[in-house]
Amino acid sequence: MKVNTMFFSATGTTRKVVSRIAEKISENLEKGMVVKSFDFTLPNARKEPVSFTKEEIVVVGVPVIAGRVPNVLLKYLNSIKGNDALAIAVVLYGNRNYDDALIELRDILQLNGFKVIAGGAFIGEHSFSKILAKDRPDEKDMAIASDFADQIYSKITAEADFQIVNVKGKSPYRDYYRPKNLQGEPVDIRKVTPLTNSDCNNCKLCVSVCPMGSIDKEDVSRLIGICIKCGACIKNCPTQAKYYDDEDYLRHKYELEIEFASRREPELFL
Ligand SMILES: Cc1cc2nc3c(=O)[nH]c(=O)nc-3n(C[C@H](O)[C@H](O)[C@H](O)COP(=O)(O)O)c2cc1C
Repeated sequence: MKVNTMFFSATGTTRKVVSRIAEKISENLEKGMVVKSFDFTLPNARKEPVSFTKEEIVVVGVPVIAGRVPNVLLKYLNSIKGNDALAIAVVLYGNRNYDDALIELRDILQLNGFKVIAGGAFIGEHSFSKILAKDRPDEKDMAIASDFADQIYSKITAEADFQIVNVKGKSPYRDYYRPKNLQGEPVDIRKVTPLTNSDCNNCKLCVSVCPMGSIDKEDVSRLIGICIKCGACIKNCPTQAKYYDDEDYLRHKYELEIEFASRREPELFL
């Protein structure tokens, strides 16, 4: 069997976990076998149609956005053809909660012709923060990812007929999680966009890492598309020139950092 990864990963945490799982499964199957990667973080990659065969295993990962699969990815995810390939559904979340993201990803994959045999929810440094789940996935998380891969390998070699894996989450899925203001009323931060300070040296790295292709190449302080607040431009900027000043966004970030500070651990489903 051939092993593949498919992932969207604006700040690299999803890529890290998905790659480890796939590499370890592949190593167990056959030493030296190369894992094929489909990184669909950038807009151009989401223009390519992708399909698999029943001789393939695909480790598919997305970050959790508002407790769900990022809605900007739904169209693309629904265009992938499983053709009975085995799939492992993986979500990365920033230590708040993954709510219904894992069950939603599992269902999307199953509906598109994959046999979803395992699922995992892992923790990654929160896109909004440099302190919430800082530097995760860490060594302990990566060791859990390796063990998870070993268990998946055992399942693949022991079973011939696969049932869809049970994972945590509610169906029908709950609504997208919404931050609240000081008065406890839900706020909409979807329209919030990053600003650029005078430390910007116009290197244009932000243009090349924006998963929505939304930063204007001619004027990097201008947005020409939507911002999903994925953190790619903020965390990759070599001069820390990108930032948010929206009051509701900053309050939400602060609240997350305080309220969800205690460490959560990965959850695995097989
Ligand atoms: C708009 C947005 C909403 C998010 N919502 C959640 C959430 O509901 N729960 C959570 O724990 N983390 C949430 N996160 C954090 C990411 O899921 C987390 O940081 C993930 O590790 C990022 O993956 P990446 O490094 O592959 O981009 C959110 C991030 C963004 C950008």
